[in-house]
Amino acid sequence: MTPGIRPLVAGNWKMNGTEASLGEIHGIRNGFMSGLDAEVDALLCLPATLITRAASIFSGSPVAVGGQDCHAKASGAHTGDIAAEMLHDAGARYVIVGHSERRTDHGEKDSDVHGKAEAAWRGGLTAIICVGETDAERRANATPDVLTRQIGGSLPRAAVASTTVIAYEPVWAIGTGLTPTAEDVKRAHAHLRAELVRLIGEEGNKVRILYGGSVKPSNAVELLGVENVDGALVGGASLKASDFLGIAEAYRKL
Ligand SMILES: O=C[C@H](O)COP(=O)(O)O
Repeated sequence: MTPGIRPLVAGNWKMNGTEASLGEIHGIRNGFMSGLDAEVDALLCLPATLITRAASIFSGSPVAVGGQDCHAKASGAHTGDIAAEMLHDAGARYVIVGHSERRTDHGEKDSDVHGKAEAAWRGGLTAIICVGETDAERRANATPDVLTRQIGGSLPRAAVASTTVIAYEPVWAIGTGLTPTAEDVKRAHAHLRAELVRLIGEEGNKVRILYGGSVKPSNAVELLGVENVDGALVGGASLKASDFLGIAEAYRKL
């Protein structure tokens, strides 16, 4: 946690969810309507097919909706892509950019992520910029260098805290059940905080830095209580309302 920064618990459904999953979205809405919103901001980043329906379910609730990627351009001949403006039109207010699965599956580079973050702002969205080292990089003790390179290349210098979130996601911790130690998370987030301040000045002290990678209700208190951890980006455990709410409930104990 960071004094003065309101935490954000964000879910990322990745390529999961159909009409049959709308019950979980209702469950998340009801959970946050029953007082959890006093502790934490909430967000669900959904496949594009569910954004409009989820925005309607979350209407009047404290839960925001986000997309999982956007194109750098506002429109054009880009089959299969989606613009930030289109996500906003569908009801999204956030978008994830540079998730490691996009970097791996689609060869996205830091310069691409930089363009997508600017596109997010142009479209009226908050950009969640993802960074994180692979297992090989961790074993080579290269984590600080990787984070410096990724944030330096991905973060536009015009970033402001109201529309920028950083997510630290060690690639080896995503979907594996493995997590770094609290001490490792503390070191990585302190490094990212220092880089943010170096890159954008005092504003960097106000930007939320989320931790992502195998966050569950059982480890949420330990991970979310770490200095400079301002929330979570949750994959698998966000698919079930009870698990996602269980993670957010950690803030009642911190
Ligand atoms: O965006 C979310 C992350 O990739 C974490 O996924 P996970 O919670 O399934 O490990």
